[in-house]
Amino acid sequence: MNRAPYAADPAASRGREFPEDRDGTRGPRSEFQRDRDRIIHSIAFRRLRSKTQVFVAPDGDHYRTRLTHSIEVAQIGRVIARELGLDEDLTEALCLGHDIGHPPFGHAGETALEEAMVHAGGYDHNAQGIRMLARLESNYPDHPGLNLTWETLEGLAKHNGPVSAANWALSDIDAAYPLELGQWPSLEAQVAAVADDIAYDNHDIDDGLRAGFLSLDDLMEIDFLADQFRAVEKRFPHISRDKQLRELVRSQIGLMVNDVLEHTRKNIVGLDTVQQVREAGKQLAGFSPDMADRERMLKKFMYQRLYYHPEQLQTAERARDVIARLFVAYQQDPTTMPDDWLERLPDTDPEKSRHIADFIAGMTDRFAIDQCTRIYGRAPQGLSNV
Ligand SMILES: Nc1nc2c(ncn2[C@H]2C[C@H](O)[C@@H](COP(=O)(O)OP(=O)(O)OP(=O)(O)O)O2)c(=O)[nH]1
Repeated sequence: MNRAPYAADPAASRGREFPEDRDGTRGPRSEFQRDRDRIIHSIAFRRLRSKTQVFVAPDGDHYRTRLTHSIEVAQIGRVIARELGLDEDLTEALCLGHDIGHPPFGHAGETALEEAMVHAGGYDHNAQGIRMLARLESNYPDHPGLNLTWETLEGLAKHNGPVSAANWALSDIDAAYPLELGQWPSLEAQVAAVADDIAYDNHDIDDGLRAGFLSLDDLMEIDFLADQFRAVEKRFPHISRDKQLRELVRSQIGLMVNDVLEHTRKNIVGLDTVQQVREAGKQLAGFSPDMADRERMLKKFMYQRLYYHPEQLQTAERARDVIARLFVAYQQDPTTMPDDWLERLPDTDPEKSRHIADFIAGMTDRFAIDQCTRIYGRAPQGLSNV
């Protein structure tokens, strides 16, 4: 690996929250490789396979789930990291771990948990991801969570930029292991954030077309997509429309990646250390202003046409109802929880509600529906495909 001076260096890691003594079992991996591998082997990561990205319980096998999305983010993140001389393993760990705190049913589930937790400290998926990885996952003999390095926790907490230290989930971990929450994170974390945008901006077009919620005519309303589609048609006049659309998505990913590389390279000229990255006081890795404008326009379009499509809103309403009803059921009759969760249930709020939110947030879509069906005696309407 050709490491740039501003890259995060696993040999200079600030270490792990809990000292580890595993003589003879360490092998050849760097600290960041080990973090990536711990995430891949975690239960929380495996559960992403049955968590909603955009479509709840889609009929086809080809739609993205949170798991396939995370893998696509990691692919894009690694390409950018390698080109910039950053640590690919740390970038990959952050890309693979960035969505682990999503509850069942994506944003609909998150809205329901935000509402349920309004008097108990709130809920957000980024903070929950840290909580899952640093506290709730319990597969190791000598520490809670995965005991990830400071750099990985920092990157997961702040990949979208500085966050408030008052945040309910981060304050606990930050108190034990300060993450410098008010500063920008490493370039590896900033790359993971922009790779997330590049991945979902484009794969959601692909899935929206697949679902029939978007059409070529819709896409042609966006000038830069129309320009690109005409270029694709010119290059590949004889292939099917379907293949031309796939090529459009592919070329759009390439354009965005190249834009990030060019813009970021300009921003990091003269930087010699990762500490300078953190102290720069601004985002360094990301889209150029032009591409950022286009990307905002694309997101606005996707909200109007796909994410808030009437069918999606109806499904989201049903999914929110499942999460809200589960929360009420566990509050009113905790014996409906499995024994291992019941045994650890605190008596009073806000800890009691937080424990219930932890349980629900870790569920897959399928498990949430099963639990709701078991507790209320019938399957929730319109979600039985899960
Ligand atoms: N169906 C549906 N999907 C949504 C909605 N809002 C966002 N999405 C989808 C679009 C993307 O595939 C994905 C983006 O949300 P994420 O939470 O993964 O990324 P975001 O950039 O909001 O936050 P993050 O960087 O992960 O902290 O979720 C919505 O209201 N309905």
